[in-house]
Amino acid sequence: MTTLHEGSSMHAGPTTTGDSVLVARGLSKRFGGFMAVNNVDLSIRRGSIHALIGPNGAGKTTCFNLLTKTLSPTSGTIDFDGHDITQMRAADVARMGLVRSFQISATFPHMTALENVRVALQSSYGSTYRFWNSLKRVEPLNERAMHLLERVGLANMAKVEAADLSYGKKRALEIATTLAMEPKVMLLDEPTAGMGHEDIEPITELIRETAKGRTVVIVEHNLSIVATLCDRITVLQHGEVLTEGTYAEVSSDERVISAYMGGVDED
Ligand SMILES: Nc1ncnc2c1ncn2[C@@H]1O[C@H](COP(=O)(O)OP(=O)(O)OP(=O)(O)O)[C@@H](O)[C@H]1O
Repeated sequence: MTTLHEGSSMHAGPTTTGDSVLVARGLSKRFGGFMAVNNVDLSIRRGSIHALIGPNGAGKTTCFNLLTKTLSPTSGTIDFDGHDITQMRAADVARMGLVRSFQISATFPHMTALENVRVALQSSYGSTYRFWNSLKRVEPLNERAMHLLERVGLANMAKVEAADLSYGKKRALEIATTLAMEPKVMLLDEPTAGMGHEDIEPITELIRETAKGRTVVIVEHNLSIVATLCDRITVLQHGEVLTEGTYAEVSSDERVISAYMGGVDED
């Protein structure tokens, strides 16, 4: 199990522009009588890799689902790139550039890696009819899809069916399909979950590489990945923000240590 003190940030620290691309104010989600997310303020700096961490049941996934518009908040607002997106649909904010990975996932196991990325590209253009268009029109999409496969290290597997890819390569393919949407902000929900040790490093490297020129928000249980990858970390507990800072700051915070110690028994 990873401890809070493993790893160290390879980034210089938070970006200093103060320019936030994604801002949540007073975000809350009630399930029945239970507040899973309670009055959360979040400010994601443009160009940063920002993690949401916290012990089991802290509200990370609920918060993530609110940010990606998979869930509607009970109260609060979300601004993306200067627009109030609180009432918008996930598909519309995805077209604006707020994209969750696996939103358009490799859910076509019997299509090749290339075909999967091509479908994602077609969706990102918002016109499914192109799917049935002539081969001539599909050709530029193939080139773009190949380029994306190259970026995630799958160029030599373009013709392999998604079902036949290893778990780590499937995740890489999912990142390629996400990149097809040209996200300004890419949100990744536990990208290394269920991965063997051998896949974790390449996927971490891939996230670092694809984060260049964009913002990444990540929910991740593996704290050594958070330590090496993330500029900024928000720690949630009982649906509320416990603290926020660099990994060095949050990992030395007594409240965070005790929140995690409390969480160990729940595992
Ligand atoms: N649809 C739902 N209905 C009722 N309660 C829910 C629902 N979704 C989440 N919860 C509750 O909200 C709380 C926060 O859950 P959430 O999944 O957001 O936490 P988490 O930090 O992602 O946890 P984990 O690390 O275990 O994945 C939990 O107590 C959970 O049981």
